[in-house]
Amino acid sequence: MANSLSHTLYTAEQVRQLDYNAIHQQGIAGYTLMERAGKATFRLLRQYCEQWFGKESFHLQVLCGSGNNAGDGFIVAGLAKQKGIEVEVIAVGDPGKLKGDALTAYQWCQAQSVSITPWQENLQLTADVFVDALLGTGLKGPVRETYASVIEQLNSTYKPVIAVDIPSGLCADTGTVLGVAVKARSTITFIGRKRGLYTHHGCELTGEVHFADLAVPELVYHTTPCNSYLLDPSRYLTCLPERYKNSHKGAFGHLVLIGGDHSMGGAITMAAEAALHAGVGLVSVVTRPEQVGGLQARCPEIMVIGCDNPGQIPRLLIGKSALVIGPGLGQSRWSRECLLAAIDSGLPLVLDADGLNLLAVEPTLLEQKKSDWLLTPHPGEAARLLGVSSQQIQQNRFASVEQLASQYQSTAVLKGAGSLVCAKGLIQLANVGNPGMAVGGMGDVLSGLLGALIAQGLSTAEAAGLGTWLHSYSADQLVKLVGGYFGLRATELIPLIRKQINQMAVKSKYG
Ligand SMILES: NC(=O)C1=CN([C@@H]2O[C@H](COP(=O)(O)OP(=O)(O)OC[C@H]3O[C@@H](n4cnc5c(N)ncnc54)[C@H](O)[C@@H]3O)[C@@H](O)[C@H]2O)[C@@H](O)CC1
Ligand SMILES: Nc1ncnc2c1ncn2[C@@H]1O[C@H](COP(=O)(O)OP(=O)(O)O)[C@@H](O)[C@H]1O
Ligand SMILES: [K+]
Repeated sequence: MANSLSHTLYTAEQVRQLDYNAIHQQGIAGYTLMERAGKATFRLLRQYCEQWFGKESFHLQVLCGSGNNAGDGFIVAGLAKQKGIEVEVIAVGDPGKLKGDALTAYQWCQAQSVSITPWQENLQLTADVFVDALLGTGLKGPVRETYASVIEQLNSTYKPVIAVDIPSGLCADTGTVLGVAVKARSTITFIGRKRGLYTHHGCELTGEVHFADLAVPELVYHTTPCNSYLLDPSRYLTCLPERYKNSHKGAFGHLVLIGGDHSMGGAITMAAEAALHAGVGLVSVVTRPEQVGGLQARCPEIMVIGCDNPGQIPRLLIGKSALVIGPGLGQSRWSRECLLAAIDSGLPLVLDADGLNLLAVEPTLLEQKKSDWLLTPHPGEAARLLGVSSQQIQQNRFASVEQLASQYQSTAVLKGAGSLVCAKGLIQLANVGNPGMAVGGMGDVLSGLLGALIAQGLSTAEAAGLGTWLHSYSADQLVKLVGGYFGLRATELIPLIRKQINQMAVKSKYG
């Protein structure tokens, strides 16, 4: 499936390649790109300042380093001066070290009579609004002094900051903070969207992200191969099975969910309830007998099979469409035997929670793999699967999800802020979701939803893309309904997911 260029996510190295190609293949001068970057930033700054300060005047300080990111900043400062804005450059990098386009921009800025003050320890950051042009994609390793102190001081002003290209200190490739990083109100990123803006710490530090392609011709983008994209839900509109007037329940799949060991009935209940609301024709749950009453009382539409003997499972799975295994599965002998039966069935499988934990301690289970799997680990589960720490997973979420997918020959969803979906070597990032989702049960709802989509005929890759987006997007809708991030309940997502699926189905039919 084709992905539009504006959805592509790049590493710093890939953007450098794009810059190089724009300059050397297309003959666009580097300084022209810098001018465009400065102009785009200034336009955005004015829009924000109009919102924030109305017609009142404001004081702007532009913090500049010593590379091309600083060059963009000098242009912003010069343009601001031309418009009569009270502006000052704080030169954190030594202007004596500037070269090339950044030096030209500095000289142009000087020619506009912008006041340029070298950074000193006792210098006060007094502006109403700041532009962060300290460090861009050229950042290497942890932020060194004096940049680190300046960034800390800038953050402690709590004033709005517009970050140029990327908040200084954020790793463009991974979204981790390299020691310390600017917390921006908004970020404007150039030429290519950087991966790190959209996941892990990037979600917290960038504020609203804007993209400016600086009029780089499309041809340039075709020269840089890429495997990461922002997830575009419209790609999946046609995947949902149509509800023909003469449809019957058998046409929309039969999903079986296995889990709910002793005193762990909640998770499987939420997963099954989510599945029921996502359009699947029939839902069955195989669980410990003690969970049957509670499940049936909550969802009488679900067929619940009490089962202490996993030996019965193969027979129960005959003719079914897909399986979810893991929510509330536990790690007992019963749990393990359930998992073995699930794997042995050859049905498409969503593996979550304890399903993943069991797989992590017994990797030989992978050898029995007969079907398409969809793994949905959070960073802790991913760490167990890959035999590393959850910090190591978070330090490079893109590499981690890719490794999970290849090691387990599966589709993988690495959950958390900026969830990543990896299938067939392609990584998609769901740029939706919110911290209100950091509560128990959210993952269970996701696994049920994914299982329901697979049972309706979507591939694991399609289900992972559509389901991950639907889940987090619905959580964003819920936040709008309740007015904030506190106290979201996973079960509250379920009717919103249903609403969204229906809206998508209407859109796919009538455009
Ligand atoms: N033609 C181009 O290449 C364009 C580049 N643009 C801008 O240029 C930026 C990239 O420019 P550069 O490659 O010059 O890099 P940067 O401006 O990001 O910074 C490089 C400088 O930062 C310093 N530095 C690196 N790591 C550090 C650390 N850990 N602690 C403290 N200082 C550190 C080094 O002294 C180095 O000179 C982009 O982010 C973008 O803003 C835009 O103007 C668009 C066009
Ligand atoms: N800060 C956050 N921002 C966005 N999404 C989040 C955040 N925290 C959690 N989520 C999402 O919520 C879900 C939590 O899943 P999981 O950790 O498995 O929860 P549980 O096992 O309790 O059901 C995942 O889809 C994850 O991506
Ligand atoms: K910056």
